Amino acid sequence: MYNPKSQDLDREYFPSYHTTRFQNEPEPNLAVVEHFIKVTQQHERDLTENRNIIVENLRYGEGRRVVDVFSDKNTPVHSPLLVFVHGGYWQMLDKSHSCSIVGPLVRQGIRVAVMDYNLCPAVSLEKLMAEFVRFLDWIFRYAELTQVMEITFVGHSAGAHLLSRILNSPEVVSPQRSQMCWALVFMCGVYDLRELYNLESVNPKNILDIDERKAESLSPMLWSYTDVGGWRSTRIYVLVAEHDSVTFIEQSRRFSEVLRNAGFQTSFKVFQKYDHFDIIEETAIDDSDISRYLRNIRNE
Ligand SMILES: N[C@@H](CC(=O)c1ccccc1NC=O)C(=O)O
Repeated sequence: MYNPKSQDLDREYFPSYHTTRFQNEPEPNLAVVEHFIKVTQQHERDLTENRNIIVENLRYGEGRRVVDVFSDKNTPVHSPLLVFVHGGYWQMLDKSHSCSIVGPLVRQGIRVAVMDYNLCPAVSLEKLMAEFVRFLDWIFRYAELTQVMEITFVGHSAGAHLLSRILNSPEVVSPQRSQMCWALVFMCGVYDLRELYNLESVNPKNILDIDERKAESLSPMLWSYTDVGGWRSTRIYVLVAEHDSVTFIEQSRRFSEVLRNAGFQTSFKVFQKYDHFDIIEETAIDDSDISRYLRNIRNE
């Protein structure tokens, strides 16, 4: 139990119930998600309508497996690359909700990749994770071909869960490749699926296709991390929002402890004032707390 005081796991695992915004709306939880979708899609439109922005539309596999890479004419050839993995409980959202983070970073000379992935139930969560490993192989190859010298990965919510696979994929992430990783940023993620997999709210009709055994094997909190050596120079940031549920905050805290105990250079931070959604929305604003934090990661 991540929140022993809670009687209502569905609530603990539904981030929208924990916002403190939209309290005048009849259903603040619906309003916050609706707002998130609207704002993030507007960020995508702002970006694609901006004539200074250059977009490469790339494909790493069949179906929804596409990547957009953003830069502008001032982006240095050997610029760092930041890769963003969106959330949505592995069953919703796409790259059109993933562009908030792009503008401020491109203005800093960073190339930014936002990726789509096949969603459940078109694929099982197990298959989705396997496809994510193929994506990692693809993006490292892209970096090698384009002579990117360093990569930072950022995952939000279910995207942070997917991203954790990078720490446990020696078949594609060689020590050389892990040394290219400047930082890994895990935002508001879930790392232990044992409580959520049989919640109808999170996993309706078992669209994730998981049972108890898979819930364990797909939980990064429970993995043993043996190939830590190549990650010595990578900084790992586990972030969560103040207005996430106690369960989400505790999952992040405990995941950061698991990683630190395994030998990774890990820090943990609860971002004050933010909820699960505006922590992403505000990545679009150059001088927001979250944008400044992400910028500092680069400059440290
Ligand atoms: N239906 C969920 C939505 C949700 O979980 C979510 C929405 C946007 C981005 C991330 C999310 N959660 C985890 O991946 C909720 O109302 O909290």
